[in-house]
Amino acid sequence: MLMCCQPILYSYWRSSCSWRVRIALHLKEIPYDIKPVSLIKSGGEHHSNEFREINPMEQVPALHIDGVTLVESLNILHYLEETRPQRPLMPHDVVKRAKVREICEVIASGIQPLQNLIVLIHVGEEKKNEWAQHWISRGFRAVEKLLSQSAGKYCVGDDITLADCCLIPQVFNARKFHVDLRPFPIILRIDRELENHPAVRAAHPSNQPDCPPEVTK
Ligand SMILES: O=C(O)/C=C\C(=O)CC(=O)CC(=O)O
Repeated sequence: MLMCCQPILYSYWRSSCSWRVRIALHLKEIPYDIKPVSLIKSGGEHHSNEFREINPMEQVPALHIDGVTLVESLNILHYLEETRPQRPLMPHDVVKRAKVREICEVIASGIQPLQNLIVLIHVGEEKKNEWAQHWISRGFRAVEKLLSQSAGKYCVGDDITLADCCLIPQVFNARKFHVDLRPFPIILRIDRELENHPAVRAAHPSNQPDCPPEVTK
């Protein structure tokens, strides 16, 4: 059996950063196994001693691939791009490449960490929705502006790139926190464009083995 040699993705169904990597794995048609890590069960399995050995930052995703374990979703995305050039997710043009990285960074550094579970726990139940809405809206105002200059059918031009792998899960999170998305027509258009793409669907939280059955109803 070749199963032992497939990449293993440490993933949580609703984690937007895990979802970024799942989209890229599906787009590139790389078979992989999922090892679910619950961010909820027992105070969070990502805080266990066992998982800390996999990722000292105590976050998902982590990807075991080619005999190494990689952490940080953007790092993983770029590794996949460098080692699996099939179905490229970066443009050839250097300026377009920079534009892809720009959108990825705004989302991965400027939005997602501020609405991450560890931050929301610290902010507290009462304030967490307003907090998440504030930071996602602020970041989306920048993303919308950047997209107005870079987007074609997708975030940068007419091909799916790593920027789209980051955008789609962040839109899902925005909806989870009831962010008003009406001021972001380009973000909404790209989300609609991709919501039924087979790779995005396969990677969607509701299609994950650790998605609770009541959610998929
Ligand atoms: O509500 C839950 O089930 C708990 C955690 C998450 O979804 C994941 C995050 O907080 C990080 C993220 O996706 O941005």
